[in-house]
Amino acid sequence: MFLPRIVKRMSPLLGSRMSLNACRFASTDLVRTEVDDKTGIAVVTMNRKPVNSLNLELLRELSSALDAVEKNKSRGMILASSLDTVFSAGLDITEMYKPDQARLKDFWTTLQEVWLKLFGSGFPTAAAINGHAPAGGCLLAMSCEYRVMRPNLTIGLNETQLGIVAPSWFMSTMENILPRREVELALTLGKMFSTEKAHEIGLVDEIVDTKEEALAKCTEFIQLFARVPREARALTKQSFRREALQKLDRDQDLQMFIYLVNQPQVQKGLGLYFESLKKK
Ligand SMILES: CCCCC/C=C\C/C=C\CC/C=C/CC(=O)SCCNC(=O)CCNC(=O)[C@H](O)C(C)(C)COP(=O)(O)OP(=O)(O)OC[C@H]1O[C@@H](n2cnc3c(N)ncnc32)[C@H](O)[C@@H]1OP(=O)(O)O
Repeated sequence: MFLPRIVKRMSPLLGSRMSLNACRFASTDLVRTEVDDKTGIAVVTMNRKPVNSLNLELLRELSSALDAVEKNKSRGMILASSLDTVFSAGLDITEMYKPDQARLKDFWTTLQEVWLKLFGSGFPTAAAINGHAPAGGCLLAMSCEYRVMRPNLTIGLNETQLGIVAPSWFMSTMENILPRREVELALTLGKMFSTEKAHEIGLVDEIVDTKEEALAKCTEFIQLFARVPREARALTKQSFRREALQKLDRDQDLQMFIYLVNQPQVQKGLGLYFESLKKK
């Protein structure tokens, strides 16, 4: 459950530029939200060790954080990770392997909700990709309008490599950034791009050395819109994204997901993959 702890104070504990400004904090264990009072930009930081795999609880808290950013009328939102080398490992395999059926339904519905809120948000969004971003992690980053990434990491939709299929709205999200042919190739290969390759093809907008620089670049991007009327910007962004958003038939997508995940060969594949991750 989202229980925001909101305090207003000067924070000598925070590093970099954030420390200069009064910040409001709305935090839970899994997601920390800090609004810089000077810029009005919210930094939403995922904090689920060891790899920010997206389980039901993390997704619920992300969903609540997005609601809070919307409600607070923040100038924009930066999505980041508290971990040193992982942005998000994507969906938590344990939610899909030998699942409790009621929870599985809740899990997928909440993922849809997070995507609808993030991809469809009116406020400007940017991802500070300070670690690897496979599959669902890549989806979150791609749902933002701008991506800044540290070097020597990986990002991509690797689902086919695991013997599963990325839902069509994952594909549409990548198609919002890259040419259709490039997307088809990336998805059929289950391609994980290096930071450098992702930058070359336009999946990532900038490469920087540190998380602090990534946050600063994301801030600069969001500040580009400072003088653009908020509503006009929001409606323009949402018009561009409407087709992808409307294409998601939530009920049908949920039924398909439940059916596919419960197939014995998919369960077997997920089990083997999970074991291979553990043995690594
Ligand atoms: C015809 C057939 C049709 C079939 C269609 C089927 C279904 C279609 C329906 C739905 C599609 C579902 C879409 C899914 C999208 C996804 O997001 S799936 C998840 C994909 N994610 C990955 O492949 C990433 C896997 N992880 C990694 O590559 C690495 O962990 C990392 C992120 C690069 C980090 O590496 P690092 O070395 O730092 O950490 P470790 O690998 O040592 O991991 C530490 C710890 O964390 C556990 N773990 C890692 N990833 C996950 C995860 N995604 N879920 C759960 N747990 C994870 C790992 O097992 C380690 O655990 P420990 O050994 O217990 O410490």
